[in-house]
Amino acid sequence: MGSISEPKYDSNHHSITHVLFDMDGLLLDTERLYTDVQESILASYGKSFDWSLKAKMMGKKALEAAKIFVNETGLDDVLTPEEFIEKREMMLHSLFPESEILPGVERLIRHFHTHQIPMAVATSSHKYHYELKTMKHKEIFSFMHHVVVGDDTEVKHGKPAPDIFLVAASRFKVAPVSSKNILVFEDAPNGVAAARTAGMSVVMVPDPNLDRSLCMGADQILGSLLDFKPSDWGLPEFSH
Ligand SMILES: O=P(O)(O)OC[C@@H](O)CO
Ligand SMILES: [Mg+2]
Repeated sequence: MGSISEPKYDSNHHSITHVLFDMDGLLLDTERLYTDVQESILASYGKSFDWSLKAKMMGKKALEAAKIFVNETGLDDVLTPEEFIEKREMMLHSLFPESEILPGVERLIRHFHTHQIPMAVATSSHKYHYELKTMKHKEIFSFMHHVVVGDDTEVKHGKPAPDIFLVAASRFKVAPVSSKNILVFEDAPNGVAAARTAGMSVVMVPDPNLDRSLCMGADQILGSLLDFKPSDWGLPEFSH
């Protein structure tokens, strides 16, 4: 799929010096795992899962997403958010270590690393899940200056609050001059809102099932990270 939207970057735009990556659904193909498992939990109650519910849950911390799940599906009288998380956990635990990296991720991370552009991860995933999901991808994640996880004590409010991106920005050894110098990569509407509230620019790579009206907050929308053109953002172009 080609580039879907033109970036809002122009010569007056602040130069990008630092990059923050979301993880689930952006670097790793893990949102698919959440979707499959949640679909199967709902099926066991004779209900079906849809993408408007998925869009509300994506990018949120586990308990917040679980509350949305039981309320919106009307299961709140038979399933508590904590019970839902426990059921989901039993199914996800064996799937996470097999998480795959998404197209374009490796090329992009190696490119930024080569050009010494500091990168970090800001994921709503808890530390324990981060470790499981990245087991097969240690080298790629080692290029990150740091990783901020959803259960980090400094992250008071989950996405769409800006906390996680502001905390991630504050932990670079050489700090960005301003949030405006940071480019965020996200797949979820909640994550895009968080980054925009933090004053950062956002490239969104949404799942094709996501309603396009929920993607309007992003500065640029791509079909995949393979479509990312660093020069759109004043960054060095790929060498091949
Ligand atoms: O912030 P990310 O990495 O997308 O994590 C969200 C995930 O825990 C569920 O949607
Ligand atoms: Mg995500």
